[in-house]
Amino acid sequence: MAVLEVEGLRVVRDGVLAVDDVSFQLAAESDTALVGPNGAGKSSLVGAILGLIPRQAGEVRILGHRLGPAGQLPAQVRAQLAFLPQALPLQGRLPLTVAEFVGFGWDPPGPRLPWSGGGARRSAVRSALAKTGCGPLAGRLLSELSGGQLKRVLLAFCVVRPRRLLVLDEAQAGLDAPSTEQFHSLLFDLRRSEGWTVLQVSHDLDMVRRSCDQVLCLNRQLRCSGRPELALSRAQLERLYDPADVPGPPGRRAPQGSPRIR
Ligand SMILES: Nc1ncnc2c1ncn2[C@@H]1O[C@H](COP(=O)(O)OP(=O)(O)OP(=O)(O)O)[C@@H](O)[C@H]1O
Repeated sequence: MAVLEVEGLRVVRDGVLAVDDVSFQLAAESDTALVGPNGAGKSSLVGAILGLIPRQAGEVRILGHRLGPAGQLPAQVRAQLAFLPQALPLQGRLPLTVAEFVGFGWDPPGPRLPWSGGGARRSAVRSALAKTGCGPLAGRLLSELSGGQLKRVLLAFCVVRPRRLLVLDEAQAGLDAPSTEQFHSLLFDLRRSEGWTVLQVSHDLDMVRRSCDQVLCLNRQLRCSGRPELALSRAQLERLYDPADVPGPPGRRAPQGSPRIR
């Protein structure tokens, strides 16, 4: 069974058709990159898949369960998802230590007795911090972390209990080259050891070529998909990032910020 199935997805934001009739599936334990120019609808697609943004048409099934119109999923399915956004806006606003924050990742969705699972929770947090090299950060406040440390802590949050689907929206944004490399190598290792299925929005085509199994090329519609060596061929990229190729109603802004095509 596919971990994620998307069929005929359509998302309109502020009157702009952001995602148009997109269909694809993610096989278990695959690593898929979602690429495309700025404004191509990548974050809108990911937001709709997670039920964070309403969809106007289409079906999303996660682990065989249909996502409700307002993003509803059974709690046991939600418990198996994790999302790493570009930034964590709460970082400087919550006086939480790293260990306390990672503990929230262990808590199952729904009400829970405050004293239940204490020992198991503590040991899961310790193990998650160790797996991600965050042990020395356990007592630090989130607000004291550098961008690279915070990204590792977010991976600890994901790995603190078993999950099936991990969605990342430019999770490496703002990191320098060595930190980006470290983040991706940790993600790659954890994906293998934890059996995660990964969907990651990225502008880093070199990383996508090196580590992903499948690529979805989006410019409002799915323009092509397949293994990186085919989907990221020079000809496909020139079509995907062609500034003249701006689908949609008049007034839709032209995508910009194309990566260097090699
Ligand atoms: N919060 C919002 N409200 C209304 N429209 C939005 C919002 N966010 C994005 N849009 C519009 O939706 C369309 C798709 O944007 P989206 O952010 O999904 O693209 P993207 O491919 O993720 O871009 P980027 O690579 O720049 O992050 C764009 O036309 C954008 O202006």
